[in-house]
Amino acid sequence: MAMRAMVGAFRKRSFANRSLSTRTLILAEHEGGSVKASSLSAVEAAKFLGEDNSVSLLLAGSGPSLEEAASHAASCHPSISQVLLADSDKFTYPLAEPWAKLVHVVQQKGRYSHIIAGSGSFGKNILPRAAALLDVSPITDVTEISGSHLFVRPIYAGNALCTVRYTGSDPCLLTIRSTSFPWVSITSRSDSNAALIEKVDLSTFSEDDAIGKSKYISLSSQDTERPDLGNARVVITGGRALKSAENFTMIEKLAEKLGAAVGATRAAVDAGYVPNELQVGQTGKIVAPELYMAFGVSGAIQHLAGMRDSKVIVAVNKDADAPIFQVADYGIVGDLFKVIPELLEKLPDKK
Ligand SMILES: Cc1cc2nc3c(=O)[nH]c(=O)nc-3n(C[C@H](O)[C@H](O)[C@H](O)COP(=O)(O)OP(=O)(O)OC[C@H]3O[C@@H](n4cnc5c(N)ncnc54)[C@H](O)[C@@H]3O)c2cc1C
Repeated sequence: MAMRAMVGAFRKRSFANRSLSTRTLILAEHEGGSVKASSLSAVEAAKFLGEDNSVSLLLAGSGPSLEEAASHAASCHPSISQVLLADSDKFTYPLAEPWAKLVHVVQQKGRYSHIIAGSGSFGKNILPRAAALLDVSPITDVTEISGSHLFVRPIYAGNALCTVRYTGSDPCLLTIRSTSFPWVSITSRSDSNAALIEKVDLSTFSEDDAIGKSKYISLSSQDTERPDLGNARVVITGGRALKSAENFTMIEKLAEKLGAAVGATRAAVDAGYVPNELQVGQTGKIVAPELYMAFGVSGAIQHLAGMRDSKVIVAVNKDADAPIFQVADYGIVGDLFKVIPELLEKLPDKK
């Protein structure tokens, strides 16, 4: 009995140490000539895979904005050793099917031990397809990396944390929650110290590989100067209690004064007060700002799943028993239609 236990323990230890040297590929998203912060969070996450870890960043697209994003990638983060550039009009739009095939092509040559993407819609769209092509099982929504093959991820809408040991073959595919691996912009690397930029050989990538079931129609995005909801330091959220899109502008005015991003509950989105991209929660965006203010939000578990990691939570609700008060650091039991105008009056305008 004792002997068996010892063998088990020995096996466990040797398994945990099985990959001291790792090679990581980051699937990166870019916009306006810069790599997105969520992709740089994936680079941050890669640091936890092991001390001897080389990081390559894969960028795809076409035209001058790709070139600009490549130079940004090469100089913005000290951990990136190589930037791989897939330059083709097949990647002008980040469609999942050609991207997944690209990952397959790059993996054939690079033999990476890990492939990581942020767990936004870009990563969630591509990674499962790439995993199917590579015949491995992806691990999604990772919030902690305890070793090269040991990860923590939330389950039951964030009410429990599950530790997962990856026992499959390489590569190990992960999506990471960028709020758990924040990237803080640092001084750029000098030109002489920049990462190498290498073009991906797409000769084996056929026309058929670029064709999938999805096709690009158009892009509509909010033309706003407000910070991005996923990375904002302050988020002001409104719930169903706002009652109309017109009333919801109170939340927007408050956000403007505080230089904050606007969030909403699913009930507010479903009622048509604000667009879907502002939804915070299990089926919306995951946020972890320094300050989260919730107005007329009941605090359903699906909503808490998207904001409970916020540093300071302030809730305003007229029901003293609303579940949001269980996670709030500061609470006001009151009518938001009185509290918000008062806040708007007392807060100075943003300069
Ligand atoms: C599979 C699934 C996924 C989901 N995903 C999400 C998700 O990602 N995000 C999400 O938010 N929800 C999600 N939901 C929905 C979730 O369960 C709740 O229905 C939703 O969060 C409730 O939104 P709410 O708090 O705005 O509305 P309500 O639950 O109706 O709460 C309104 C609150 O406003 C208070 N109130 C009313 N009037 C005032 C006033 N004048 N002043 C102050 N307070 C007032 C009330 O006391 C109440 O607490 C999901 C549900 C399911 C089943």
